[in-house]
Amino acid sequence: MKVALLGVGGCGTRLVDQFVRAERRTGRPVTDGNVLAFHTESQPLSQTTALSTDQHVLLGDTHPAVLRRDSNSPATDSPNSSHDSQLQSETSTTTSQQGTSSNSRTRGYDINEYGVGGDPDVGAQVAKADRPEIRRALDKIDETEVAATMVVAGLGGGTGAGVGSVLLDELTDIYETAVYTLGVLPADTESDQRALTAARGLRTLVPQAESTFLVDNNTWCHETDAVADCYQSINSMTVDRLLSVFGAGEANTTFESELRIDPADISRTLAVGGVTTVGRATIEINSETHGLLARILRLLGRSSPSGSTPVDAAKIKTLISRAVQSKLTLPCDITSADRVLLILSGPPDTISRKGFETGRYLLEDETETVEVLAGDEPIQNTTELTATVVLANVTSVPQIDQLQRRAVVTQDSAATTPATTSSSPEQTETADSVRTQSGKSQPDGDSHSVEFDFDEVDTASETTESTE
Ligand SMILES: Nc1nc2c(ncn2[C@@H]2O[C@H](COP(=O)(O)OP(=O)(O)OP(=O)(O)O)[C@@H](O)[C@H]2O)c(=O)[nH]1
Repeated sequence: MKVALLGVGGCGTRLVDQFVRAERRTGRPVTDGNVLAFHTESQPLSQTTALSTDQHVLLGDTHPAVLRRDSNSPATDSPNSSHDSQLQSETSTTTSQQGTSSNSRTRGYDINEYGVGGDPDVGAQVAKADRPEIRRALDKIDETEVAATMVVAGLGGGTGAGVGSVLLDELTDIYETAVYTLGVLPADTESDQRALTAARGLRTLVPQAESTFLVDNNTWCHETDAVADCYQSINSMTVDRLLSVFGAGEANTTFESELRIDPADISRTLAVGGVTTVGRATIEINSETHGLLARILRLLGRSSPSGSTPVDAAKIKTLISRAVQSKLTLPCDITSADRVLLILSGPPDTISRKGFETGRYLLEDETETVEVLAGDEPIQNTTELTATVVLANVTSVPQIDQLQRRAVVTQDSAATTPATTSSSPEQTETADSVRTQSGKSQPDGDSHSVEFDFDEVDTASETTESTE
């Protein structure tokens, strides 16, 4: 399925850059060059390796609240060095005021001292002021070539959540095709401000996007590791899974498969809206069966045209079970999913119809979902068989509950602190529960069903309306 990718902020920029490298490496042209990276800081853009300068969109150039790095400033935005800067600023008791006239830098958001300083309200203001620049950049995306667009951002980021919400707004206004988001949730070790920003980001993005893929930094980073030290491995995992979903069916292959994944099945799965999470598992196919024996069978004229022999149905069933029980991009109760998509990628003809059907029944059973769509992706020259499982509109997600609780506490304490002046009346309410869950929604065609109630947390765009 062809998808345009729009990275926002440091996290989004790194992820789309890595995605483009991976699609080139694996020969699955998903974006066809329809990629942009938006940031309020130039350095992370200049550190991309797969994007051209034409694909960089620097926002807030003249905005008084955006702090620019001067030429003597140290480089801080590679994954590891940004961690150093982040730690410095997060543990610092003094607030950097270098050359900025904005009050935002006194509001406790100084996570990264450059760009919008971690403040999503400033991020949203900057994006709104730069709408013409954003529209000009979006003209470079050929909407007729892609079936969907995806906004990719770290939801705890001032640029990611703030600019991301305005960009999403713009896209849903002008595009007729589906607009998805991929959001990264902050780890528990990150600041409360990151958690609050991410909770507000969720509230804005989830109802607006056709589907929101989430990746949880906390789940994918060992407690002992600094989160920035995990970026590289989390990004690789994320890109591999995204590519397994959207890249399936995009590689050039001469092999036909009657089970081949249909892009319409991907759209249909995601059309239920809400939060999406992805699991994956891989097995090495016995090289004897798929090497020597396959060659003998071929010589005897007893194998398929591709030379592969089908993998045992029981083995495929085990693989699929491992995928759905694997560490998901965002852990959840898998029985809360509304629709499920299974993609089996491997050597052509290795997946028998029987294996497929067995796997599909298993998923129906384990996820208690009747809507399981499935397809395969024939890949030549591989000895691996991979099962990717997409769980759409999951509603029972402990990490979101926890993030919401943390956000409400942070918001409440900010509202009762005299130095914080920007709280709205709702921000002073204390909530025992910040999310309601009404069980599974009824899939009703293509409407966006959203089970999470983020009403206790303000969105960046709401707060910004009053400051405009
Ligand atoms: N998995 C992953 N998470 C990242 C990466 N970079 C940043 N994050 C997380 O994303 C969130 C936002 O960080 P950034 O993307 O650097 O922030 P930003 O959107 O550029 O905006 P500022 O907060 O103003 O710096 C934080 O929770 C980070 O931990 C990355 O490369 N991979």
